[in-house]
Amino acid sequence: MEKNSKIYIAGHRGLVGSAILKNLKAKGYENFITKTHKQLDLTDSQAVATFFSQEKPEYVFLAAAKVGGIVANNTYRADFIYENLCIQNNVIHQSYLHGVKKMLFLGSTCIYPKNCPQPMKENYLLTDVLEYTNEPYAIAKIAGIKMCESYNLQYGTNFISVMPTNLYGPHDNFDLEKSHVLPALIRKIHLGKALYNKDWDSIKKDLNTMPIEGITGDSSDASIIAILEKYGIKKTDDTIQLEVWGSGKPMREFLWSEDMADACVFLMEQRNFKDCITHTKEIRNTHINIGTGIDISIKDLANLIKNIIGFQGTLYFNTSKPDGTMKKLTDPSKLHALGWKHQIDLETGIKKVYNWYIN
Ligand SMILES: NC(=O)C1=CN([C@@H]2O[C@H](COP(=O)(O)OP(=O)(O)OC[C@H]3O[C@@H](n4cnc5c(N)ncnc54)[C@H](OP(=O)(O)O)[C@@H]3O)[C@@H](O)[C@H]2O)C=CC1
Ligand SMILES: C[C@H]1O[C@H](OP(=O)(O)OP(=O)(O)OC[C@H]2O[C@@H](n3cnc4c(=O)[nH]c(N)nc43)[C@H](O)[C@@H]2O)[C@@H](O)[C@@H](O)C1=O
Repeated sequence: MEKNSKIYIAGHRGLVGSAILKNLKAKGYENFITKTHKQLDLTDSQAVATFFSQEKPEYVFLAAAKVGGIVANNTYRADFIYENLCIQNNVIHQSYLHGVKKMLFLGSTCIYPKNCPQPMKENYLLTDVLEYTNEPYAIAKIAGIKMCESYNLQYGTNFISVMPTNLYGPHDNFDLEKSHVLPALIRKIHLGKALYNKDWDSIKKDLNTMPIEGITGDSSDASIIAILEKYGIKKTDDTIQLEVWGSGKPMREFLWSEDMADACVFLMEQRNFKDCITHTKEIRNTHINIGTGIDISIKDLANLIKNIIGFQGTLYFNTSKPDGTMKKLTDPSKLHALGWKHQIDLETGIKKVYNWYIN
């Protein structure tokens, strides 16, 4: 990529897309195309075709997708497979038709089998059955990998697919029902601490920024307490009890979103990196893992966030909520061999994102 190359970042307001835009700007790139979901619905094939023929981007980062945590994936199964297939079909196909020089597609580590050997290497793709809770989303992501691979093989395109582990950082989704575990626990524990300390200003500020089911900071104290209880933040006579979904035993690996963005830009800048496009029937180099290679149990994650935020109430585990995959740790050695490694450790990242959240 040249500093004045025309770069389209699909999903530039999201967790990853916003970090990619920030990273590119910091590295001196200056010619961007961005469209919000409202301005360009990427599920609309005609609108995407018109957009590509008018704008003619040279490089594309595909960071737009229907994204959510375990319960959202499990509940809105049709939306997750339909919208993700549409978005990626449209963007990948138009990138081919309009001669995009290089395109990066974001998948996810949920493409690997539910009981995958650990740590997960790239070539474990399609070796066993998937985890049920996010199977539709994972199948859409696998289709995206296979589209990039197939267009590279048939048409000689330069499309690369990256498989990030669980991500977190600024501009994440902090919805208590639909988000991923790390932002959900940050918000729950922040609200739990404020309730414990009777810090109504913090609770009201939070609810005015992100109302829950129509409850804002201006609602009555009783309705605020009732809505928080519904989302697992329970006030008892002497403490606050916070719900953590599942058994607490699943292991997860977390990567700071700005590290993730740096890895994406690093891969787009590799002129001689052919690993994703030199696959054959025998060598299945279709994609590359992006992770830290370090994981933590959900119980330990919850306690780490509790200690960082300084919450003095108690945590309890609700086993009626799904655990999902018990372990999904990436093997990032392929990326390390290219010369990239993450910078931000989990504790530092949680402190940074909590600081971003409260401000
Ligand atoms: N978050 C995570 O832990 C992980 C994410 N990933 C993958 O990384 C990528 C980015 O995820 P993340 O940043 O977390 O997601 P976010 O939900 O934070 O952002 C998604 C972005 O996609 C845009 N978008 C969604 N639907 C459409 C549509 N129909 N048309 C146009 N734009 C749309 C949104 O636009 P707008 O802002 O305008 O609404 C938003 O900017 C995704 O491919 C995801 O699958 C992979 C592994 C883990
Ligand atoms: C990135 C990846 O993310 C999704 O997979 P996931 O890792 O299972 O998602 P998650 O972050 O929502 O949960 C991780 C673990 O944490 C537990 N957990 C505890 N308490 C809360 C909680 O309050 N909220 C959430 N969401 N989970 C909680 C939860 O029960 C689970 O055991 C995919 O669907 C798909 O989107 C994908 O690719």
